[in-house]
Amino acid sequence: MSCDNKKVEKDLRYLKILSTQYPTVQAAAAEIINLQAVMNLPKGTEHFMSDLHGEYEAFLHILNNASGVIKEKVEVLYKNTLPEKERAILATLIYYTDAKLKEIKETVSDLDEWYRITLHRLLEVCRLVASKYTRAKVRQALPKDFAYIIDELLHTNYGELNKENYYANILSTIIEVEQADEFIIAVCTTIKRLVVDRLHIVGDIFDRGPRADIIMDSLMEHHSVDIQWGNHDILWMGAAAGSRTCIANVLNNSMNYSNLEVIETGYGINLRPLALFANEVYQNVNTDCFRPKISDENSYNPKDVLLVSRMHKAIAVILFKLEGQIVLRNPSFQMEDRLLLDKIDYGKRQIVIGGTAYPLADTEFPTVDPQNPYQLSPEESELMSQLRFSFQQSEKLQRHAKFLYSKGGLYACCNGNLLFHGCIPMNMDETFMAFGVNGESLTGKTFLDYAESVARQGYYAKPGSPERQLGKDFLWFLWCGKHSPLFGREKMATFERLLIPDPAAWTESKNAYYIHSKKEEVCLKILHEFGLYSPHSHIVNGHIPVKSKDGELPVKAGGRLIVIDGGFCKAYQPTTGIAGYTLIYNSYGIRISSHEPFGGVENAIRNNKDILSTAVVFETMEDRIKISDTDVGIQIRENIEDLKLLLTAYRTGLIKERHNSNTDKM
Ligand SMILES: O=P(O)(O)OC[C@H]1O[C@](O)(COP(=O)(O)O)[C@@H](O)[C@@H]1O
Ligand SMILES: [Mn+2]
Repeated sequence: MSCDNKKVEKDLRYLKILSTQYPTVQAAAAEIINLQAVMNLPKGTEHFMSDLHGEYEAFLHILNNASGVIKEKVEVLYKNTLPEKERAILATLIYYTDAKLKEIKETVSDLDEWYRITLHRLLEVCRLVASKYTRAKVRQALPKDFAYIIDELLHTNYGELNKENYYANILSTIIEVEQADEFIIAVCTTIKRLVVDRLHIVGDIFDRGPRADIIMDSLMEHHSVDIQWGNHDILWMGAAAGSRTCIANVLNNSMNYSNLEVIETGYGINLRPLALFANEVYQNVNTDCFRPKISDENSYNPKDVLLVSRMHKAIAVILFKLEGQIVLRNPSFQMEDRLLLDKIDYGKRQIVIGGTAYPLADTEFPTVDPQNPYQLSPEESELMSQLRFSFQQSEKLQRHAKFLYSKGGLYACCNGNLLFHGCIPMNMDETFMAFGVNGESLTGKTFLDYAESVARQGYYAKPGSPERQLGKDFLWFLWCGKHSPLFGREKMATFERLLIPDPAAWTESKNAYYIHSKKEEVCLKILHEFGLYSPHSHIVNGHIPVKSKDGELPVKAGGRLIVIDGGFCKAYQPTTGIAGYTLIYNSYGIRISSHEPFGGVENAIRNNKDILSTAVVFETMEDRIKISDTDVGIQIRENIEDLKLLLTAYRTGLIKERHNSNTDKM
């Protein structure tokens, strides 16, 4: 059989399946018309955020206000007809509907009138944000209880006068039957749902800030999200997979910020075994180097600080041992320079790293056997077994890890842009850095694809198998490994920061990517590596805070590189000077917003405070971008081609139409 015939046969099988969905010429033709119409609609809005670092309140706020897009819609409609304050109240009502409703109801004198006016306004905003979607898509987005009525109010087109009466009637009935609050909530939810078509999280949801688990819960409810794993996310995925080294690292990070809440309340992981162990083994041991970083000394009881310091030291020592074990069993990671515990000179209280001797602030490690420094003591081993059990038993953590795997990856190509958290590892000569894998040398996209498959293996390979062990070790490598694409630095100086007072030892040299990616031609080379050639293609990164305080800009390389880690993380705000960048890519172009530090939900609600400081329009398209110009457009075009083939099959009789009365099975 010729190649062509085979193809026709293959197509025919597929077309027969397609014919079950479109059983008649009319059905197939109608779908072609629909799809063709969709192609001409404006591109949906994409919203990019990164480096959230557990700051759930600021995250939820920016998610609610869609980085200013909701306010923008309110402005479009009411800039000339409503005072500033009323516009801000309306916007806040959309962001925090429940709380704002409660507040307004306590103050307004004629509630029915307020309901009438507000419902009318909210429906106008909703109509505006719905206008770039098909009616079918809007219907899908509507909350179940009020779907029919909102659909009716958004789309009915009677003569002006009739419409006014019709409207007024529906609205007054809603108020009369005491459903106004529920209806307002439903419309506001719809606005927030429609205003952003796709959310991209460019990594680092976890660590430092208070409650990454709350962010994860909200992402799991989002209608359309993808995640590019950050080094902190992969660390938690490794912990969920049962890697003791990743677990020790997660706990070390949490103790460092005295952030026990996310572990205990968030994920229900019992820290009592660690506390008991620390209190026993480190009771008469100096733990000054392990004092947690706490922003408000007064809110902590000194006893708690002492306990957390002990727990921090206990887990950090375990971490250094376990990291040593990974380095020793994985020569391919080329991280022997991170074997530090065997380099401690206890007599001189110093350590030699890279040929330099550094005094140590602490050499009191009761569980370290200098002859066998990487071995856990039996008690440490028992403790790690208990902790691993808790991490693996945490239903919520496992749910979140699975979600990160299903919605995430090391990188994403979306509508011409390349999104990844850290870097594409490069050499000083601008070539892609090679990683040795089973005798082969992998670079660029090929390495990232390989790395992603091993990261999946760490969670999904059979427990106890060598594949699973390698996968778990590799998750740790991605977190902090030499030039890992997520980490992009030569080393992670956790040991040095904790134990060596000389800051010269803390330097974590960045991969050459961070020098070269400032050049447009290098960004183009990277984009081409991922098959992206559009003049409007960009790289979107997180990971390295943009020090806007020092005049650094988030847009680099002639506009080809956008770095949106502006510092949601409170601990880093003094360095960045702002509280984060976010990106909006809609049918008009790309816009970067910089945000002020978030002053809390209460302030946002009571004072109608947005934290949007500036919106920098960075790239405006000559023509409005349509769906036909996007990835979805490519898919739709393929669907249209398939449907046209189906039409031909019907017309030539290769496939028979099936009308209702025709019950023939395929
Ligand atoms: O400031 P902290 O929380 O002590 O963390 C410092 C560590 O975090 C890192 O910057 C990694 O975290 P990021 O991915 O957020 O940059 C390490 O390079 C560094 O050693
Ligand atoms: Mn990072």
